[in-house]
Amino acid sequence: MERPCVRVPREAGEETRQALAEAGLLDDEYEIVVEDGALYLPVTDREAASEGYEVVTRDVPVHDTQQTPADRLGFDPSYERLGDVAIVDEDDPERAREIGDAILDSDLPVRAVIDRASKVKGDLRVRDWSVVARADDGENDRPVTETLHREYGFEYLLDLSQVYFSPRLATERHRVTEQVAAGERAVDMFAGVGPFAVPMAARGATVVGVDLNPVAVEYLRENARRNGVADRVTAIEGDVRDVAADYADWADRIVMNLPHSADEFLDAAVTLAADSEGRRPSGSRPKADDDCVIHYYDIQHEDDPFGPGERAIREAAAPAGYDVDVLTRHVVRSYAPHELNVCLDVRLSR
Ligand SMILES: C[S@@+](CC[C@H](N)C(=O)[O-])C[C@H]1O[C@@H](n2cnc3c(N)ncnc32)[C@H](O)[C@@H]1O
Repeated sequence: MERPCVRVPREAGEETRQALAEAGLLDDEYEIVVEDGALYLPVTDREAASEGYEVVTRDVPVHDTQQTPADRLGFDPSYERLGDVAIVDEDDPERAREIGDAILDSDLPVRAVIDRASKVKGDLRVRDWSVVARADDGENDRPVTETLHREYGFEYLLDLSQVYFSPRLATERHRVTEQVAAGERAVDMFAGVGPFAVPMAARGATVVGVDLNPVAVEYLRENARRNGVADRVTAIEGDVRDVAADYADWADRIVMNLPHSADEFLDAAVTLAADSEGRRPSGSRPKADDDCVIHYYDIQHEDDPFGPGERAIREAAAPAGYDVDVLTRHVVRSYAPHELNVCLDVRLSR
């Protein structure tokens, strides 16, 4: 079957296989192929894999021993996996159920199949789901939408019906969190269940993660514990605009992953970096310097995806006397026709 595959020299095979598996990108329905000194590793997400690797399309055999959803359906259905939950996006409930049953009947380690029932909505960015197939009869206490997802070697427990989470941002989160150095102080202004906060803390940063959603904050605490970084993550429930003054003049790094409305939170970000009166939380050491790096996510038209964000950041930073250097202008993914999800990495300094 034709599948997107990462092509690497044979010597880099095992290292790449592990990295792709940790990122949740290895497609274990298909076999890895060796040919002419190269290894072809089937992947689940071409776009995410092409961030770090060469991706080609080629024929790869289905694992002999594995029964796949396509075996029963006669076509290859489109779905995503998050832990032991499979996610489909079907308009026709009959077709969704047929695909759901085929996924459960296959050899995939899937416990439930759910279908997107609404767009992501409201401040909490949560969507509705309908359950189209489930392996258990619902007698245990665990919500059918709760799952344990692995990403770059970390594990996240989360309930998709109560919190925002997108596995498609794994490579982007890795790009950002790899920049963190031990000893930094980082604020994740919209932390969700912790996929930025936990890896930043694992690199030795002291992290404050804020979220409006109380359920997400509970999962953030749980995920910090599960990944052994609870001592370096402070999880705070609330509107980050109300929390910012408590951490004024504190942050070396800030993540702003609320792409539709991040501009409304730039004043709070500048307060966290260094407010104009230079206040700091009592007992906290002064920053080594006045610099702060901000990772600012935005969704804009493809004609000028970075301009509006850059202008908004400069406008917010000027009253505090900051110069703004743009370190990276990065397209994360296309969001809708002619709209891009982008990230600006900027350094504020004065
Ligand atoms: C797009 S999600 C990002 C979550 C996380 N960073 C991730 O990558 O999975 C945005 C998060 O911001 C939270 N949020 C929205 N408005 C907020 C506010 N005013 N203060 C703090 N958090 C907020 C939502 O509850 C949601 O969890």
